[in-house]
Amino acid sequence: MALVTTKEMFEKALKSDFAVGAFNVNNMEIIQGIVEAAAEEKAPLILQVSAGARKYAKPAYLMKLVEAAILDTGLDICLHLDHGEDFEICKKCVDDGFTSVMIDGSKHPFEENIRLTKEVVEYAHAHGVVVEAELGKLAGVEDNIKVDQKAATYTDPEEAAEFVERTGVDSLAIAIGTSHGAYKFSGDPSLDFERLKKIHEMIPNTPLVLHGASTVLPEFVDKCNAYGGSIPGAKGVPEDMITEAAKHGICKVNIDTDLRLAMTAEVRKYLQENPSDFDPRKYLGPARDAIKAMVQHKIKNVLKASGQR
Ligand SMILES: O=C(CO)COP(=O)(O)O
Ligand SMILES: O=C[C@H](O)COP(=O)(O)O
Ligand SMILES: [Zn+2]
Ligand SMILES: [Zn+2]
Repeated sequence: MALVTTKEMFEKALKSDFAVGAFNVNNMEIIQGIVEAAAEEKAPLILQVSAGARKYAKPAYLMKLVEAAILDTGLDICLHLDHGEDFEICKKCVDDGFTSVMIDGSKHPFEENIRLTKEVVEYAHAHGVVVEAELGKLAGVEDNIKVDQKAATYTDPEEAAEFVERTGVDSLAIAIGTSHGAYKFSGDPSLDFERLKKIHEMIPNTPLVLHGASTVLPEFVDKCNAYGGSIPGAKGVPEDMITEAAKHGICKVNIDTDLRLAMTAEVRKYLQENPSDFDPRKYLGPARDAIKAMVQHKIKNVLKASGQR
């Protein structure tokens, strides 16, 4: 039981049809819910921390909470920085003991993305830490993307090959139609599987990463709305598309929104049904259980990662 890199889990995932879940963490209950699910499912696990999470919970707390999770469950866990925007934050996380960092240079021109990624790879590798980079831009719901626009925002397979070759990055996040948050599609959901297959063909030994992979299950949106929420028209990536993507080189699947919805729905329900309670454990306990159930469902039914530890 230790903090581990993604090396072994990705090698295994690349060879078979499952993907490793990478779940965003912000506090103790979220961490506990996730690790308990992964432990019961005997699944490989990545806990990821965004810059926002780092600011909210503070680096020292997050580090100690993850260490406690390892101690309590006996799991091997990869601790990953999600969407690091510059060299400095990546360096800080490497120095703090993270085992994986993402440098997200996707907003920069190709050459600048390469330069930035190389700089992080050099530092991280010298410290035994693996690096994820991003090429292509995740589109939002309002982009009713036409084919030529797709070419501009989605990951170009040839560029992906050149990018990996020149940066020496360990894994690559790609854009094939997913986006962050609860509003991913205005019409019917669709992902560019042809593009994914082409990318996987060009760089078969590079584990690919799917950001914005929450499904936004109607059950949880409805539950939020039924208990005072207002999240109309939310829509995510159908679960069978995630399972399919895992068969074509996607080794890491990022999930945050689905955890937020599960937790919020449970807290809303509890507080509305129990208006006189004011002990935070009363609603954070069920919220933690809701996170656990959601993660267990993802690992088992969507990522097919049960027993792959
Ligand atoms: O990609 C993510 C984190 O990097 C999370 O995506 P979702 O918003 O779909 O959960
Ligand atoms: O990709 C982003 C993750 O969902 C984290 O979101 P955040 O920046 O609000 O913590
Ligand atoms: Zn990005
Ligand atoms: Zn992301």
